[in-house]
Parts: sequence; structure tokens; C-alpha cells
Amino acid sequence: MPPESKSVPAVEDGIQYSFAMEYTGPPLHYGIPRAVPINVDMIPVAAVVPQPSLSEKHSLPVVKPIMSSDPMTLKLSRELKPMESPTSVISFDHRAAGSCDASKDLALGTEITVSPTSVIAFEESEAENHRDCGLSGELSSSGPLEFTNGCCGHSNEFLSNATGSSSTIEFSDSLDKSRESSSRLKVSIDLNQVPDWESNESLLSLDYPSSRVTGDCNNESNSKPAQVVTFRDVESDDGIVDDDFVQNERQVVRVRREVQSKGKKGACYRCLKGSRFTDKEVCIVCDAKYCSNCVLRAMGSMPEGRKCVTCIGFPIDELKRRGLGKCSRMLKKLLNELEVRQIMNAEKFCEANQLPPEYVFVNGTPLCHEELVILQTCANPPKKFKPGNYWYDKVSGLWGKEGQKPSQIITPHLNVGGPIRVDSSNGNTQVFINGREITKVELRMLQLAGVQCAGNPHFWVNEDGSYQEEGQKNTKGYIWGKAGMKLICAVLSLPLPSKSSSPFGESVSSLNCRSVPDYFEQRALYKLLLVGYSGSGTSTIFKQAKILYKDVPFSEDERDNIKLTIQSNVYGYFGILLEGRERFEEESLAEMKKKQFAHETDQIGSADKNDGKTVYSIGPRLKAFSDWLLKTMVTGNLEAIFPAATREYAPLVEELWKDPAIQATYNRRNELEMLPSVSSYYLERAVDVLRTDYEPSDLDILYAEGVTSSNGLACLDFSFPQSAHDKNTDSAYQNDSLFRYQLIRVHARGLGENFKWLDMFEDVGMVIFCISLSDYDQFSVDGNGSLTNKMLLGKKLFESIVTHPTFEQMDFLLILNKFDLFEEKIERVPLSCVDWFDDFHPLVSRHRPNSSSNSINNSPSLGQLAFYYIAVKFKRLYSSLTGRKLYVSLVKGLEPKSVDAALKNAREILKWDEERTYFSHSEYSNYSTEASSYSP
Ligand SMILES: Nc1nc2c(ncn2[C@@H]2O[C@H](COP(=O)(O)OP(=O)(O)OP(=O)(O)O)[C@@H](O)[C@H]2O)c(=O)[nH]1
Ligand SMILES: [Mg+2]
Repeated sequence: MPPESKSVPAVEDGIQYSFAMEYTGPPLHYGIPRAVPINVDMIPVAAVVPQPSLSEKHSLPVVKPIMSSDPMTLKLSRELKPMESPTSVISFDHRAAGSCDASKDLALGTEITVSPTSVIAFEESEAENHRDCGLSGELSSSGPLEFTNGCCGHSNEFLSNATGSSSTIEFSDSLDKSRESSSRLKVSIDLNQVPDWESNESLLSLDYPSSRVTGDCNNESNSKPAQVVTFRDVESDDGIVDDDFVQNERQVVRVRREVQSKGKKGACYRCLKGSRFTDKEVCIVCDAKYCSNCVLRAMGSMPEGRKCVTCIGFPIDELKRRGLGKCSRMLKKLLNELEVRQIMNAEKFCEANQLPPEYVFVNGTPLCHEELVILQTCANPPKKFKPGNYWYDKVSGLWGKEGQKPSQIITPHLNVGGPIRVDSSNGNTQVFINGREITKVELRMLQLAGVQCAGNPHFWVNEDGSYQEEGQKNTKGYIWGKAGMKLICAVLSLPLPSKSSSPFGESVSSLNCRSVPDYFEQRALYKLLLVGYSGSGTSTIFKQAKILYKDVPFSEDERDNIKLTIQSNVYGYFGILLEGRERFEEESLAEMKKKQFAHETDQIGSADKNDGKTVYSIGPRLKAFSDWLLKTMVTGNLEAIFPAATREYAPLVEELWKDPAIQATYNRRNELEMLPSVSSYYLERAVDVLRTDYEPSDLDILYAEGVTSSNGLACLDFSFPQSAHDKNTDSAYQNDSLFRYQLIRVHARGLGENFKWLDMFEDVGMVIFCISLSDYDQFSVDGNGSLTNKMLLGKKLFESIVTHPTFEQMDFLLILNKFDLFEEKIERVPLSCVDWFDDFHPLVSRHRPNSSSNSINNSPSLGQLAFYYIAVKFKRLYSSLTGRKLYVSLVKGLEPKSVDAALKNAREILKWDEERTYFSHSEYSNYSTEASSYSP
């Protein structure tokens, strides 16, 4: 109620009064809904821009479009209908002709002058005898209006397009073809957002760099990107320019609403208390931040998600689109699970928060609502859809961001957007697909697919990948058909046609309150690059991931190939054993001869004769086999004569393995450097493994060497299966089966000289670097041919990769692998045999557990102490090289649980990273990034 002392102003329509009375009844046992006080200062109104000050301030909205002396004229080339809804009037300031009536229609041929002031103002032209110059909501019928610039003769298009409550005006220089970037300015105005819109004093102010417009008209090259259109709040006096958005989405101009806090930086916008370190929730429209005490008051029941009450109905800040529906810890603490779910659903699916169609350009044309729906509801819709400029090749379905390579193959033949332009993807290869000049990386892909690209060909590529040269009838082949294309495309980050038309499950659409299904649930793809020094265990971890996360880890074909690989490996192990046998036999014979000689000299005349046999000698049949095998191995033909050899020699294998000479050799396997430790696993099963009907088990495959592809590059797409734990708790991974991960394993050799192929992996989300802990007492030949400790070789590779420019700012997870071997070895071989580890002096309790009983009294085993020590060594090294934090996981590559834990660790780091990005946009800097498990 107004205070008594003041005189009550004349009652205006629409003013409402509330009465409050103190409650005197019994205490209540339930919560009372709170009336949300409205902060009048925060109600947004379009700012009144004082004209004289505009030219003085750089940051103020300036449109100095043409030449100061010569006004630009807008000519209407089609008749506008009278407006229907009085609320949807866009009335511009009519300073020159104050008598303008915005409620009537514009006559055909009306010219409107854009005055060279800082505010776009449509003024009556002296030349034309027209009735009015109001622009009405009826502009929705979208006809081009001629926009003639009298000063330099350029004809510009003034397009208008309105859907629902929002109206779009687009301004583009259609003649100026010499310029690379089009000089389009798109202004999107949601008429509902501007309460004072109809007032003649309220002006739409455009933050549009004067230089840009002037430059365009005069063909100057100043091409600063267009900036955002801003509706100001009463108090805010400078424009908000979102650099990131402007850089990426140069031609899209967003309406963004922002409030300024009255308190100190980082304080809650409502109570003005707290600092940037207190937890806060952010409004997805205006970026206002509220502490946990104020958030529910400021945001009320959140019918559209996390918006201040005053922001309800406003479109969201597009930068926050990725975070829609992702609940914060604060809300989870304040509200119950059901409420959180409802609010998050509303945030994602409510009408007001959907992508406005006019923010999306396809082949240079803004979409209308129907086109957006077509795109989003087609069988294979674009992923990560957000405002921006896209190109779309309707014939093949190739889809990408304007100026970039294709990112996806969507459903072809959709009637959306304009015709594709030849320079859509900014290619410079002189090779064309469906009228678009392709990018370098696509050309590389075509070459790898065996497509002849000499002579600047123009290809016609269909949705199924069949291609022909333009003007010819016969199909030359299928681009995606060749074996290995999946891998090539994964590595080059190029899309493949999707197999299933609807890749996302039904479950999501049941949450959907709109008829448009699924498209909000876009499954993000996180790429993980797995790399390490030779023998560190990368292929074991890769195979383990396949077994863990794939329902069918290996196809029939793969299993057949793996079988041959394993069998040929086993022949190889036999070869090494037979070679060792020969060596031991010779040594033995020499020893015997030496002994015999000593014996003979001692006992001259003794009749004792050596028959030339030792414990390592074999019979003639096995000797013949041995000679053949060794010869074949030396000539490198083992795989070529395979599998015929299996059939011919399989019966001999049993005899060979049981032969005492081979068993004696096998007992001395530690002396056979070439024999890998994993060989025992197969040799002991050799008879079974070399049968023709052998079928490798998953464990056989896991242990097998050489199974991951020959060039060391392998790629696995997977999702983490949802665990019961995830389902039952409010774990962040409740919807994790919606996320896809791609594990790319590359052999260090496959990275090329000076790691020249590393930049192929620039778009990975994280690098997982693998070190074998048990390498510390092993040696290998380095690049210069000298024998070097393998741990140090691994360290050197690590240094090269973490400092590679491709991985600047990249997260690294270090896997310290083969902990089982390490724990056992460290009891025998001191860690200090590597110089780098010479300061390892563990304090070990007398009751220290050994590797086999490592938790008797909770004190760590020597292996665990050494692991922590090595992890810290790598962390310090990493921090000194990059200034960042290294995550470390302890792994036993042959144990599925251990690999699962490490990859889930990687997932967690990716999530932190994502949240960090999201929170940093919201000035949250107190987010902890402490690694959890194993991280010392
Ligand atoms: N005991 C044990 N052996 C392992 C472990 N991880 C891998 N291995 C074995 O170590 C050997 C080398 O592992 P790989 O996975 O082939 O190593 P890589 O990184 O692929 O190295 P390249 O084969 O040289 O490309 C294989 O015989 C594996 O079975 C582990 O955690 N414990
Ligand atoms: Mg390997």
C-alpha cells in the first residue's frame, strides 16, 4: 500500500496492490510459499540512448552507415500489410517526421532513410509522398526490401523475416562480391523482450562498428566483426560484447540481456555478500549470480530452469546452451531429487529456451521455424546444433560449419537453407564434390580411399558414398566402402555415413515435453589418445577396453585374423626356443669338450668317449623341423607360408614341446632375451593353440602380441555401461551411456619423424600416456643406436609429447602400467638402478607387507611406495614443462577392473574440464580439480 502521508497518484490501469497481515494462528508444520520480491531496478528496459553522447564514446552503439552528408535510403519493393498485433510494432524513431503513425502499412516504393546518426533511425524521406513508415510484425512474410545506398550506388538487401514474436532484419551488401566476408548484419528482435518498445523514446541501439558499414560502402578493408545487439538495462551504460561468440559466429548477432551487479565483483547479485569463491548459481539469461541463500528467492520455482524471476520468458545466453539441464551441486543441495529433475527438464525442453531458428544459417540463408524442425527431427540430425552458419550438401548429406571441413553426414535431400556455395568449406584443393571445393583433409581422405584426384576433378557424390565424375554416368566406386575407411575418417576427424537412422534411444524422448524428439540429447564424443613407448602396454589397454565396453569385442573376421596372428606368434616363440636350444647345445658341447679334454689329460688312456649328445640335443625329425622353422623365420616368410604350416607341422608340435631338450631350454627362458614373458602363456597351451580348430578366448586375445593394427593405429568407439551404482546414486554419470568416447591408440613409431603426424590428433580431449613401471631395469636401443634404459626412453617420449604444440593446454593422464610385474621386481632389483630414481629412499616398516599380502597392517608395500615416488617424479617433470597438473593412474593392464578404473578416471577429468569451462564462463574459479583415485 502506498504510505498514508503521500498522496495516491491517479489510479492507472493495471496497477495492483497487495495487502499483508501478520499471521497469528498456531505454528505451521509445513513451509509457506514465499512471495518473491521483485527488484524493480533489475527489470530490463530498452535504454534511452542520449544522442549527443554517442559519437563521443567508442563503446556506444554506433551506426554511421553511409556518409555523413549523404543519407542512405531504404526503398520498399513490396507492399506491407497493415499490422495485426499492436504489440508487435517495431517503431523506429522518427525524428525528421514526428507525425509518423506506426500503425498503418507502408506503401510500395516507400523510401526510408537511415540517418547517419549513431542510432538506426528510419526517417521519412522528403522525396516520397508516403503515408507512414512503421514496420510491422507482418514483416514475417519476408520479402526483400530494396535498400539503395545513394552515396556509392551499392544496392543492398534489406531482408526481413519474422516468426512468432520475434522479428529479424537482415542487412547485406549484395553487390560487394570482392569481399571475402559478407557484410551481413542480422538483428534479431524479440518483441516481447522490450517492454518499452512502443514508446517513441525507446530506441533500438545497435552495437555495430561504424567502420564496418562505412568500409563496406566505400570498399575499405576494415572488416571488424559485427558485434552484438544489446538491450540495455537502465543502469548499464556500456555494450556487452561477447568476443568468443563474435569470433565464432561472426555474422549472427544475438540479443543478450545482462544485468550488472551493484555489489563488489564476485558478490551475490541479490544480497551483495560473498566473494567470487562462494558457490553461486548463475542465471542462464543474464548471467546474474546468486548465493545459496538467495538463489531460490531470486529464481522462484524456475519454470524455465535457472533464470531470475525477471528473466523468465527471455531467451537464454547462447553460450550457456551446452550447460542446459546440467544441474549444479548447489541446486542438488537445496532441492530434492524430483524438483531438480523437473527444473532441469524444464530448462532443456521449455519453449523459451529452444534454439531460435533465425540464429541458424544454412548455406547463407537463415532458417525459418519449419526448416529448423525438419533439420532437428530428420532421421540423422546435425549434432551439437547451436546458432551459427552451416553448409549443407543436400545430395550427399555432408554438413559442416561455414568455412570448415564437414563435421557430419546428416539426412540428405532436406529442403532447408539455400543452395550450396563453392567456397562453403573454404577449400583450396581444386577438387570439387557436388559443387563445393573440398578441404585438404578431405582430399587426403579421398586419396586414402583410392579415389583418383588428379586433374581438378568435379565429383558427384551420393548419400551412399557412390561417386562419379560430373557429366559421366558410370559410378566409379564407393568412397566409404574401402576397408579401413572407418579408421582413416576417425583419425582425420571426418564423418562417415551413420548406419542407423535414429541413433538415440527412445528413453530420452519420453522426457520431452515438446513433440520434437531427441535432438537435445546430443551425444558428445570425447576422444582419448592412448600413446606410450614400445611395450608399455598400450595395445593391451586398448584390447582390454574393447573387451570391457563392447558387447561383441571382436567380430568373426577379427577373431579369424587374431587366430592366425596368435598361431604365427607361437611358431615364432618356438623359433626363439629352438634358436636358444642350438646355442645351449653348442655351449654344452664346448663345455663337455673342455671337460673331456681335462679328463683325458688327467686320465690318459681312459676309454670314456663323448657321443656328441647333450641334454639340449634333439632327434633328426625334430632337427629337420627346427632347421626349416629357423630358415623361414630368418627369411621373414613365416606369415607367408601360414596357415599351410599349421596343418603340416601341427602333429610335430606336441612332440617338440614335450621333448626334454625343449623343456630344458624353456627352463632357461630368462636367458632368452627375445622371448617375451607372455610367450609362457601360449607355449604352455601350444598344442591346443596350434590346432586348426582353435578358437581364441578373450584372454588369449588380450595376451596376444601384434593384434592391434600393423601400423600401430587403432580406434575404438564406446560408451561406459551404466553401473548399478550410477543408477542408484545421484552420480554425475547417470546419463553417461549417452556420451560416446573414442579411444585412439597410436604406436610411437606411427607418429613419424619429429612427431609430424601428431597434429592429426589436435581435436582429442585428452592424452593418456602409458609407461611400463617394470621397464626400470630394462634396456633398449635408442635413436642413436646406443643402449639406453627403457624407463628413460619412455620419459623422453613423454617430454616430447607433452611439450608438442598440438597439445598445448591438453589434459594428460599418465598410466603407470604393469604394476603386477613391478611389485614383484622391486623386491629383487633396486629402483635406484635408474639415475633418475637415485633419491628413492623409502622408509619401510619392519612389518612391511610384500606384494602378495599388501594390506596386512595398512602400511604400503615397497611397490606402492615406489609407485608414489615415480608418480611424483612425473608430476614434477610435467609441471616444470607445462606449468600444469598431471593426473596419474596405477594400472595392471591384464586386469580388467584396473583398466576400467583408469579409463573412468579419464572420463572424470574430461568432465571436470567441461565443467571448468562452463564455470569459468560464469566466473566460478573455486572449482576443485583434485584428482581422486591413485593420484598422489
Ligand atoms: N604382467 C603384465 N604384462 C603386461 C601388462 N600390460 C601389458 N603387458 C604385456 O606387455 C607386453 C607388451 O604390451 P603391449 O600392450 O603389446 O605394449 P604396446 O604398448 O602395445 O607396445 P608394442 O607392442 O611395442 O606396440 C605384452 O606382452 C602384454 O601382454 C601388465 O599390466 N602386466
Ligand atoms: Mg603391442
